[in-house]
Amino acid sequence: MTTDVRVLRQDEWERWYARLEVAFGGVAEPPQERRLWDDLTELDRSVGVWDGADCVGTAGAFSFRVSVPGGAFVDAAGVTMVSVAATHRRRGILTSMMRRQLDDVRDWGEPLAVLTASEPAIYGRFGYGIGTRQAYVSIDSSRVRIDAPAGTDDVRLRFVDAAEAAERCEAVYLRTIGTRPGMLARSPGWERLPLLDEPEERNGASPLQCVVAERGGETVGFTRFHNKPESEWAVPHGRIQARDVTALDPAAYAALWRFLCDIDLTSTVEARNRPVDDPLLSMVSDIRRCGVRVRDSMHVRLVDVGTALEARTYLTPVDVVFEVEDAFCPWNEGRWRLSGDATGASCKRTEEPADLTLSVRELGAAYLGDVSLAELAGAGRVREVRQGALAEAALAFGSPVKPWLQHGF
Ligand SMILES: CC(=O)SCCNC(=O)CCNC(=O)[C@H](O)C(C)(C)COP(=O)(O)OP(=O)(O)OC[C@H]1O[C@@H](n2cnc3c(N)ncnc32)[C@H](O)[C@@H]1OP(=O)(O)O
Repeated sequence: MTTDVRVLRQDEWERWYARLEVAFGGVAEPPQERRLWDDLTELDRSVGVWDGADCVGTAGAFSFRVSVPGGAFVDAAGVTMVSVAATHRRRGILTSMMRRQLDDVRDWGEPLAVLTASEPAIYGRFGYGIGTRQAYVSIDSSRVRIDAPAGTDDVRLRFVDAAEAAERCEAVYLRTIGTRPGMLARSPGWERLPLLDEPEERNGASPLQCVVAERGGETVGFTRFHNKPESEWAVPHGRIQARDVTALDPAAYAALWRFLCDIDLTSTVEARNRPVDDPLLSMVSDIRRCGVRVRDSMHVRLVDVGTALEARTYLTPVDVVFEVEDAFCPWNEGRWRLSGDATGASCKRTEEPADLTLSVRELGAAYLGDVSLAELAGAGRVREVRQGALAEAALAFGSPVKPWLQHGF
C-alpha cells in the first residue's frame, strides 16, 4: 500500500472531514457544527493521508496557549480530528501522522502538544500522558442542599438570551482562564463553541438556556444549561444538564448552583465536565448523592522538555536531575537538570547522574500539577535513584488548584 501524507488544502476539506465523520460512526454532523469546525480548521497545520484520490487519514492541530502552574501561557498544538479509514486501520497510518505532526510541532517551536482522546489507550505510545482529569456530577437535587457562603443573597440572577449575552459570558470566561493550569487561551472564533445548540443533539431537552449572575450591575458569572422534562405517573423528575457554570467569586458560584438545584419539576442536575477539585463539592450537603465520577481529560506531550519545564514555576524549591526516555521524540532523551522554585526555573542538559528516571509520558502527566510523580512512582512508572528526590520533585510539581480543561476540541 502506498499512501501520501500531505498538508490539507481548502478544496479537500469536505472529503477530509467526511472521512473523519465516517470514522466516528458515519452520522453527519449538524450544519452549524460542521461550519464551525470548517472555520476553525487550520489548514496549514492539518494533514491528510491519501490512497490515490481517497482520503484515508486525517489529523489537525489548533494553535492554543495553555495555562501552566505559575500563570504563564505556553504555546501548544491542540491535536484534533484524528482518524484512519477502517479499511486501512492498524497499518501504521496513525503512527505516520503522529510522526509528521510532532516533527512539525517541534519546527513550529511549540513546546507542548495536547489532545482529548476518543480512547485513552491510543496516545501513550506517542509520549502523551494524562495531564488533566474531569469530574462528572449527577446531583440528586431533591435531597442535596447548596451551603451558600455570605453574600450569595446579594447576587442577582437573570434569564438572558444565550446569543445576546455571549460577549458578557466570554468576558467572564476570559477572566477565569488564568486561575487554573490546563485552561486554553483561544483564538477568535472559539467563542462560538459553547453556543452550539443543534436541535438534533438535544435528545428531548430544551434549547440552550442562559442565566447571568450580577452584582452591582456587573456580570460576575453565568450558567448555560438545558432542561429535560421527565415524569413518571405524573410525578415530575426533570433533569438539568449544565453545560457550563462559571463565576468570578464563591458567592456568585454558589448562587448559580443553588439556582440550578432549585428549578421546579426537576430532581437531577448533571454536569459532564467539572474540575476534579470543584468547590461545588465543598458546598453540597451530601457528596454521596452527587454521583461523582472521574475520567481522563487532556493528554499532554512535552515536545521540548527543556522549554516546557522552564515555562512553569514550582510550588516548592526543586533541584533534580531527570533521566528521560523518549523513543518517539529522541531529541528529548537523556539527562536534564531542573532547578526552580515559585519564581521561575531553569532546565538544561547535564552529564550529572540521574536522581529520577521516567519517560516523557510521566512528565506530561505530572506537568500541569494533576497526578503526582509519587503516585506514578507507586505505579512503577517513575524510579527514584537518589533518596529524597521523589518527594522533592513530587511536591514541587504540585499545584494549589487542580488543572482543568473547560471544553473539548
Ligand atoms: C485527538 C483525537 O482526535 S482522538 C480521535 C481518534 N480517532 C478515533 O478514535 C476514530 C476511530 N479510530 C481510528 O480512526 C483509528 O483506529 C485510530 C486513529 C485510532 C488508529 O489508527 P491506525 O492507523 O489503525 O493506528 P496505527 O496502525 O498507526 O497503530 C499504532 C499502534 O496503536 C495501536 N492502536 C491503534 N488504535 C488503538 C486503539 N483504539 N486502542 C488501543 N491501541 C490502538 C495499534 O495497535 C498499534 O500498536 P502497535 O504499535 O503496538 O502495533
